[in-house]
Amino acid sequence: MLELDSVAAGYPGNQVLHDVTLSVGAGEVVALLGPNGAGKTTLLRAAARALVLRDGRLRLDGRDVTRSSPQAVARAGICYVPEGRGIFPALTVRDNLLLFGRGLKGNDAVDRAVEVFPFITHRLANRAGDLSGGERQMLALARAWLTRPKVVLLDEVSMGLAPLIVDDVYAFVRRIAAEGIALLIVEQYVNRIREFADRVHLLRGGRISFSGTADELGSDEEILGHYLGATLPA
Ligand SMILES: Nc1ncnc2c1ncn2[C@@H]1O[C@H](COP(=O)(O)OP(=O)(O)OP(=O)(O)O)[C@@H](O)[C@H]1O
Repeated sequence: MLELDSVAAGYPGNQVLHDVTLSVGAGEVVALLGPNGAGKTTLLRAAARALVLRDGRLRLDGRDVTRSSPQAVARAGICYVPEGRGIFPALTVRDNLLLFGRGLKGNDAVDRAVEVFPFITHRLANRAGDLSGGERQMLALARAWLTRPKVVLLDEVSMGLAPLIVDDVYAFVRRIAAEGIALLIVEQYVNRIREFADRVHLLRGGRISFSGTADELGSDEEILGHYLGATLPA
């Protein structure tokens, strides 16, 4: 489904990603883990083509989209939900849904969102910026799903949310994965990764330093060792 092949990307004067190769299949949840500044957000932005790739290839369903515009990549089915959630705070919840659900008829966008997150029905007239952090995350997920994506890129999906809300968020992640959507998720909570991710990549200094299943990640001490770039003594 989504493939990054030897990708190099970054910002003017700061190449962040080096030779990053990974793939996410239909219905698969792949987690990205790594210390602050490792390049996790940059990797998601490269996968959404929000950054120009300096080297390497980006493919969706085998089609090369390395040089496609971010809009074309979004239309092709790659949906990026940034850490700030990517919604319009000054617009009402209803208008956010209608905006992202363009192409859906009448109230279909609202109905689909309410079906997955029932609380939305009571918040339609509220400004999105007035929602709680958890509600904003759910609105962002609902609007991502409205676009009928093939791939969803989620940054820091559970950051700052209460554990019960994170449960709801991950129940939704599981649901859309079961529908065949490919998910690439930046997540700091290793326990959530163990619970939900089919595969994990650990980024350090813009390079992948570990790839494997959540079980293969090992103990928390071993993960810390990956973070520090050293094997800790037993
Ligand atoms: N817009 C930007 N312009 C220039 N450099 C940037 C920009 N955004 C990020 N960087 C730099 O790129 C590097 C990787 O940042 P990135 O946000 O991808 O890391 P991260 O792993 O997501 O970190 P965090 O866990 O703190 O969000 C850092 O050195 C950061 O300072």
